[in-house]
Amino acid sequence: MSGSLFWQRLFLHRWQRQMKYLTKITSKNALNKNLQHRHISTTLQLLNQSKPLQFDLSSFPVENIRNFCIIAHVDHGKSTLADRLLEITGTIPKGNNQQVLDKLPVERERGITVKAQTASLIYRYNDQDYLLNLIDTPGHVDFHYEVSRSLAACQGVILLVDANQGVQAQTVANFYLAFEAELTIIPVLNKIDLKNAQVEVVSDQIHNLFDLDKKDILKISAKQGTGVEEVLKAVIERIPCPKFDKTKPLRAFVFDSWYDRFKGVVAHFAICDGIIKEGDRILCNSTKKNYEVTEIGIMYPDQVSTGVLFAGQVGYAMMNMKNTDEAKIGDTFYHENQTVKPLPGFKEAIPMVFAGMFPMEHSEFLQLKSAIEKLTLNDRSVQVRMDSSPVLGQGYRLGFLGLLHMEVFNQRLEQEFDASVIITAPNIAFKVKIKGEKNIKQYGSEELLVLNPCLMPSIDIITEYQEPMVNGTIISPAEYINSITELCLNHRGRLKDQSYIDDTRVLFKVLFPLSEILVDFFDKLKSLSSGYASFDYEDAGFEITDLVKVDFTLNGREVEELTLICHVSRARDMAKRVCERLKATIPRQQFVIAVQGKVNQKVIAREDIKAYRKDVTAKCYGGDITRKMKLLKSQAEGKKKLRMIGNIEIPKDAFIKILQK
Ligand SMILES: Nc1nc2c(ncn2[C@@H]2O[C@H](COP(=O)(O)OP(=O)(O)OP(=O)(O)O)[C@@H](O)[C@H]2O)c(=O)[nH]1
Repeated sequence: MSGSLFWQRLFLHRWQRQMKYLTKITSKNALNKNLQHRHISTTLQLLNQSKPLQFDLSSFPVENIRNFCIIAHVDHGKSTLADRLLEITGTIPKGNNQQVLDKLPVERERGITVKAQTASLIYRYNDQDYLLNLIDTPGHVDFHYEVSRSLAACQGVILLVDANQGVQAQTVANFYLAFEAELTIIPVLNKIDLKNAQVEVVSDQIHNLFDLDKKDILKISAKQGTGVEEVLKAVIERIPCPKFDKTKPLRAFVFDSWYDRFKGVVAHFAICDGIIKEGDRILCNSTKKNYEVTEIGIMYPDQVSTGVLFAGQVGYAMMNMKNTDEAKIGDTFYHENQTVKPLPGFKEAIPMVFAGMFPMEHSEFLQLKSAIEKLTLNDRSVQVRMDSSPVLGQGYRLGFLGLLHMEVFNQRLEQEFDASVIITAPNIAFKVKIKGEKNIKQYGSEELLVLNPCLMPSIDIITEYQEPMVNGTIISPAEYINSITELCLNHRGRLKDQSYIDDTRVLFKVLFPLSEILVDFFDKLKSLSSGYASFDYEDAGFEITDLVKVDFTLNGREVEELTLICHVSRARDMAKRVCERLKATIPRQQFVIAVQGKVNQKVIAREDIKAYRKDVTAKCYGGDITRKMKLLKSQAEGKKKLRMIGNIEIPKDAFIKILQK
């Protein structure tokens, strides 16, 4: 396709977008119906006349391609900057306040990015056209796997820092991810429009902490668009082009994939070498299955078919894959009849929190299975194992990177796949060492990873307990040093390092047991520092410790879903809390129920649920048989929702409430 035809079509595409956008806006304006009608008909005319959009990607040699991510702490403005970049390059119309790349309903509702999203931009600079592939990444620690995955498809990053808040814990974590991946880092100070912006102070922090030159720091307001054009120029000037070769055999790296309910599996490819076209037959390295490429294109920012992708480019492909196991993130695809060295895949994510996930009704298990398979295709950081429970039936035990990750996964299951589930109380994994040849043979190894507390071996054969540890980073104003130190000690933290990153802010490095920071540590930290402290953590392996298993019984019968493992110093408090919750959620019955928390059969917490005698016929005045039948019927309905633990009836939803966090 000639250069002028390419620009003609690109212009037409942008005009279509502008008109679609205007249609959306005007359709909201009920007062201006004439105008609305005129816009819609013009747009429709235009759409009817238009030929399908075509980009000629061969007009972008590898030297004119840049692949980069935006990384930052939560809320420092990544998605807002991405919007401005899309606007400046004409990919979307100006005046958008939508955070276009936050596409999932859960992202819109919560106002956070949970999934890295790609968009291709075309930008003219120094009389040349550049293809810029941008990845907007999440900021929250629970989604850091998305960041590390995205970095694999890039040669550089924009490290965005809020000029008001300064460097925060996730800024540090994200910097090191990019630094270790040897990517070019462009430091950018955002929100300089705010009246409390401290441009000089934060520039010093960036220089002191990351050894980045102050003169290389760009100053922008993503919200107002100030300085954003400079960011595009810096991307072109500072980030190297990908070092790939289109004359070599194809190597297409899957760095993301998702399930589209109409089109099946869609893979996101970074083309490392060679050329891939529609109609090509390609082979998956891990399964050795082959496929015909039915559609291929770029995200502009939605799918736009291009028919071909060249080395160094990033885009999507469809291959009539129906099975969610077939486009695994980290896999390599290549042309049939060719042998290439597959690209190194991703490191497996290390789950921090485990929880059981069960269907609301036993009959809905297959539906849940299909939903979990489809969603984990898009979120490879979730670890999936089968599980079953006497109370909740067949289900799964899933491993997540944190509690927010668990909540978001649950919400995505509901919103994107119509699956409502019961989640059990989250727990973390422990390790134990056992003794005795027979026992080791039975369990398969001397060291065991315990993901489900009720599967913990008997203490008689355990010789050592280990708990997971994390390296925590806290950044806070210096005035909170004492209270933060106290908080860390109360959470069994061990201070490893403490240093000033400028005159007023301190960085703490603290080693914590994971169990201590999971639930309310961050809330406490925020509240004692009036919201100014930030916290990030990463896996630090296991450490020998002293653990106990706490069992719960109702009139002597064990409720195994409630079994928990905790540090010996926490056992009494935890047992008390669960007993109180049981008391609050189980309705009174015709006999007293003793709720007990036990360690090694020794009771450490107890609550009693008093007896309550219900006279069913008391309400049936004068022996009115129809009323009595109605009441019995409603009781029978109620009974369906009951679970029996021994002779104790527990309403299913009450049980769920106890299990939930
Ligand atoms: N005043 C001002 N506000 C900004 C600027 N950039 C972003 N914001 C605001 O900061 C908030 C967070 O912006 P986002 O773009 O959602 O931040 P994010 O880094 O993508 O957030 P996560 O993806 O959840 O980590 C929003 O309310 C934005 O409107 C800016 O330059 N100036």
